[in-house]
Amino acid sequence: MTERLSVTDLTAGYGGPPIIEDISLTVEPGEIAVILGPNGAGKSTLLKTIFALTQVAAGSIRLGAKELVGCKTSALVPLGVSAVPQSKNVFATLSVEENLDVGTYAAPPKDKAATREKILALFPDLKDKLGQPAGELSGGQRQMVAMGRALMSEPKLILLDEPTAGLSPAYLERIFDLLLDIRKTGITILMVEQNARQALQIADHGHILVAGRNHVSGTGKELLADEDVRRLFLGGAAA
Ligand SMILES: Nc1ncnc2c1ncn2[C@@H]1O[C@H](COP(=O)(O)OP(=O)(O)OP(=O)(O)O)[C@@H](O)[C@H]1O
Repeated sequence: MTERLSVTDLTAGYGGPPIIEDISLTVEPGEIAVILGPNGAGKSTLLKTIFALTQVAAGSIRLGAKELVGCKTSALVPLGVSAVPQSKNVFATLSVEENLDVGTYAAPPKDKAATREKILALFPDLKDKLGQPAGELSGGQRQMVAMGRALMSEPKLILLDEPTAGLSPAYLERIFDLLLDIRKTGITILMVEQNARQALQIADHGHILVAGRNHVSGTGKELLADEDVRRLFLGGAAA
């Protein structure tokens, strides 16, 4: 059972001046929402704030009826929130299987073997690599391990920071397809992505941040069709 994510008037930072200010957005259950914007706009800070890794000065973050502001990260995982950071997101010396196991520590699934089977069905590339150190895999495969680990706690909401960063075009397509497969399982996805045009093609909604504030929001289709959005954020005319 997934629940709506509601961020309301959220202001947060790292102890100095706020990095994000008065951010509001909602992500409906089972949707893919993408956060876009220029470098330094505060996109990663917003994800980190939802995952309780910054200092909140004002506002609220709700998953369903539950207020998340004030919860520690370790308490968020059992509440159904999981996250994949942008870099260093696998334990390089641990095997793929051990990496997946790490995802169960904060919120053990009811049936770990069954959950792992479901995840390996999503990421069949990992099936014959379970015993291999994650550090020996390709960038795309490592991203799959990181996503698989985040899914092992059976989250309602998964936060992904640039899941296609540094990947080849072929892997980029694979990761976007995988996000659609994950969405089909009912999990809500909120992600930051640099490949803005492709992300909007699979996203239900997009939110563009500029200088830490909401700039424009809309459905993926609306943002792709908006001339100003295309010119300023998508590198010009439609492909
Ligand atoms: N741990 C930190 N401590 C202090 N300031 C930080 C920290 N992390 C990020 N910042 C600052 O917050 C601002 C926003 O950074 P953030 O990484 O959220 O932007 P972004 O939109 O994700 O950028 P990019 O697209 O380049 O990844 C930047 O000015 C950055 O220097």
